[in-house]
Amino acid sequence: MERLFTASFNLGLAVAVWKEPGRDDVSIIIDFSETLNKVQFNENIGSGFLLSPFINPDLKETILIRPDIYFNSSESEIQVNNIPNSTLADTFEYHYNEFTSFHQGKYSSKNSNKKETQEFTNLVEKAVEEIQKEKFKKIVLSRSKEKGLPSGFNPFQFYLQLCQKHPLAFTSLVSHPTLGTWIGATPELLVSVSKDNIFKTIALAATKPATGIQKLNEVVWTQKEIEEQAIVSRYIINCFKSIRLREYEDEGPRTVQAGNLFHLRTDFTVNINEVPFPDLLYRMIKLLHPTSAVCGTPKEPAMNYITEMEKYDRELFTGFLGPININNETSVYVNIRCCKIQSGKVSFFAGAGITKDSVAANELEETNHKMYTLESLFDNLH
Ligand SMILES: C=C(O[C@@H]1C=C(C(=O)O)C=C[C@H]1O)C(=O)O
Repeated sequence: MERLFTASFNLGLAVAVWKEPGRDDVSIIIDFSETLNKVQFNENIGSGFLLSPFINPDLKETILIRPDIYFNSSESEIQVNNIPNSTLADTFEYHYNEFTSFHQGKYSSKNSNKKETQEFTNLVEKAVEEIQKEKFKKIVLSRSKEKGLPSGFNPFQFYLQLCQKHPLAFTSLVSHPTLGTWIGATPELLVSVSKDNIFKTIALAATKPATGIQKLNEVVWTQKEIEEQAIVSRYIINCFKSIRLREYEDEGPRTVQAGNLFHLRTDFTVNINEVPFPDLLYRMIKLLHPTSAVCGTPKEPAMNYITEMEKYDRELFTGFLGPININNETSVYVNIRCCKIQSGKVSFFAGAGITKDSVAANELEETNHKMYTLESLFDNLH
């Protein structure tokens, strides 16, 4: 699989590698088309690996990596669904056989960027004032920080380490000619539909560092954290209500662990066989994205505030990604706990839900903890 990934990466093809939570098998999809594959987001989308940036009005910016090549590590055969033109086929084969190593760079483990963290703190303070003036109920603000890449950094080997470290996350390594290379281990499901037509989504919010040995049922949450997560649950219920779907089941909130952090999570399920919405998956992605776990409530003003006030473009961070209609299953995740690799540098991203009771220094610390999910693995490469 490393050879398949590396050949695609070196040729600048769109490629996605992923592993589902709790499973051992890893899948890869390679798309031979040399253009951006923006898709009409509806039930005729076909199969592949979905990619969406955070800012995606009417989902018109959604990209599908098509399975010209599909391989799952539990099978022996590579599925070739579409043979590229002969020049591309030859160069692909050459790169596949002549495995080359990765770019060189310098890793700096120091990251005392005072200006960037100060800007984030100021931003949170301003947002709290806006919330107290009742402009929003909740807004998720984020930051990004860069470091140099370690020399000889190999994304695929790094990805395998990430899978080992986070067996219960959805891990992915995606490289796209225009969107760059992204690696992540997210705990946040956006939507899934299983083979037997069970739809699922979750409300994930509130964060605590998982230090010391603490049993999940002994974690104590404050009123602020309970309310912050309840806002996300209510947002999901309102999405169901807006299409008059009442036949959902919910379970939670309960404490879950994601790497070095605890969160509160409520699970929602719908048996699609029992409701008049065969296209529930598509409807719900349109309604849910971006959820108030990564954007805010009410959605439009929160979105506008984020695009105006955050000092950088989130790109794929807090967008969504995952396999759609592969082996009759779909699982699309929110792209958090991720990093972007580009020209000798790595960028880390993290956000925190701000409510009227937020304290800026605590929210900054929370984003540091979240970045640590990926950053700690880079620090350990030395
Ligand atoms: C935005 C992130 O995480 C989201 C925000 C959370 C929070 O505000 O407590 C918790 C989980 C995620 O829904 C992130 O990891 O960057």
